[in-house]
Amino acid sequence: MTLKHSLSAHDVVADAPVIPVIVLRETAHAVPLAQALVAGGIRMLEVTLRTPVALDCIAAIAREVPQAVVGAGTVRTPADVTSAAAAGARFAVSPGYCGTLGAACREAGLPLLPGVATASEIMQAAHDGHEVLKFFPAVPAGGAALLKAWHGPFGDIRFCPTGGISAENVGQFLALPNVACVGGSWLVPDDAVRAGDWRRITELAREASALAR
Ligand SMILES: O=C(O)C(=O)C[C@H](O)[C@H](O)COP(=O)(O)O
Repeated sequence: MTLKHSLSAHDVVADAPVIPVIVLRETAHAVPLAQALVAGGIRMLEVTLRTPVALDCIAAIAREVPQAVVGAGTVRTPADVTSAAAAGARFAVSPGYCGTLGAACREAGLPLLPGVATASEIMQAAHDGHEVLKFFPAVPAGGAALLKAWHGPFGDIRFCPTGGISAENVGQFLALPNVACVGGSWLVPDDAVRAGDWRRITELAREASALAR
């Protein structure tokens, strides 16, 4: 798929079956990790704003890995949106949703995957124009059974379930008609990142990008 200059939330979830949820503790890891994921066929990358170096990592990937599309995860406030956009993030993912966050993303021109876990949160996000939502934390909150139940009343909404998804259970999520893709940290194991084992990460990305949906 050729990516347009301006992305939509639909583009973010359509690119690959899995969006890797990335936690980086060293800026030097950002570029080789992004290159390893791209080599395995995964280029939509969510770097969580959970560590002090996260913004520097986003900036490094945006600058040095043009084949990747880097987004910011754990976006919780309008200030997070502003700093993520300034660092070069092309999309945002939040664990939950409020209208202020949606407005800040619109203003910054960043597509948002807002986190939801209840019917009321889906209705709030949909009311504000969001049709592609992150379902978080997917497994603890009800997993595939909850997604099936939502498909009736919210048949027009597409989800990116995230939280507790692994190579073992990913298939049951990708098989659902209202799942566009999933998010997960399993293809970026902490020990592999610390050891600089980029080959292992490319292999995990290759397996993830080959999953059927
Ligand atoms: O930081 C965020 O914004 C989050 O929402 C949390 C992440 O999406 C999950 O921690 C990923 O879940 P695992 O794949 O089970 O590790």
